[in-house]
Amino acid sequence: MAYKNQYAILTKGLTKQYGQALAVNGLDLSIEPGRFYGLLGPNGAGKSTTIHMLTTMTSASSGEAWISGREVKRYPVQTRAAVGLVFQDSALDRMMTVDENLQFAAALYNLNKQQAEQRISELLSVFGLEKKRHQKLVALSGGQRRAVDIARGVLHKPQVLFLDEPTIGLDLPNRRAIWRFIEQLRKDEGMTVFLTTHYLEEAEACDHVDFIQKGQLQKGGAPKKLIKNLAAYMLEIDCADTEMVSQQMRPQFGEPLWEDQHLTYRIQDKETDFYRLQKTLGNAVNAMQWRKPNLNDVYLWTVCPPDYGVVT
Ligand SMILES: Nc1ncnc2c1ncn2[C@@H]1O[C@H](COP(=O)(O)OP(=O)(O)OP(=O)(O)O)[C@@H](O)[C@H]1O
Repeated sequence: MAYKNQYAILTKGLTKQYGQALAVNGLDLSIEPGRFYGLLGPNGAGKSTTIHMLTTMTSASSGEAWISGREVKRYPVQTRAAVGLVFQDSALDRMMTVDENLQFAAALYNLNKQQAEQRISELLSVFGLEKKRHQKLVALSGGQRRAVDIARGVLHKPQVLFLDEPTIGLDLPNRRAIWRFIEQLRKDEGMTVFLTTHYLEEAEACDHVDFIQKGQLQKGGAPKKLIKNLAAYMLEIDCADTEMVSQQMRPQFGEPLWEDQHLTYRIQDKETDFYRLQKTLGNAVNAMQWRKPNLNDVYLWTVCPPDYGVVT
């Protein structure tokens, strides 16, 4: 059907059940080509399972999925050709050189010698790894190895690139470098990118993020908009008697997120006089600070809002 071609990723009621456990429950997604999409959620929420179903690594228990207009279940070979995958665990052989690893992957993707040569050179140049081409993976830094992993994932110029925690374990400069490469690939090749990450500041660059918890999707939106809608300020209070302070705060500021002796409030009123509030609370508080909200706050208030239960 024509409208399915409009989307790089489309799912309807996509569900995965492992025994009694619902890993992914009735997922409806519609992601347009060229978008940078983030799926965020705690450990065990169903993020990897979603990627596995969309890339033919596991079959769905029910529901349907289309990649670039083709039904995943009916066209597994074409689906695999249309997607690139970069997982937390490297798909590379550390005892082989960069070139050997990429040539091996190119053969799996059925690239001929000339295509492989051209694509490998092109990608190593984007990643600044030309000089490492004939070095073994073990001799590369963690960031360089991850860059080779990404090069491997996009060798065949996929339409959709799935990145499952692509920067996990990397330090900040390496994480930034990886994101520069991914941005470059998006710009040059117009790929749709589907990201899962625990580093939420990285997801602020997404066009759209959704949240998933216990297999259930909670619709999100554009990160900037979500942040703006969350609050004008976040107010954090450290205090010994949280019951007493929260009781005092409740009429004006509602319920906080509660973590041991740390309370976090959403403040909607831009004109709030925090210095006056500090005076009113007096000795009841040990420390108090207010700041602009970020995506991490949106995530916490979506996944663990105060009426949901205690933040763990
Ligand atoms: N092969 C499997 N057999 C049984 N249960 C599984 C299997 N794979 C995943 N699960 C369960 O499905 C649920 C979702 O797991 P999944 O790996 O998709 O979560 P995740 O959001 O990717 O977590 P993380 O952030 O830790 O990678 C979890 O409860 C997990 O234990």
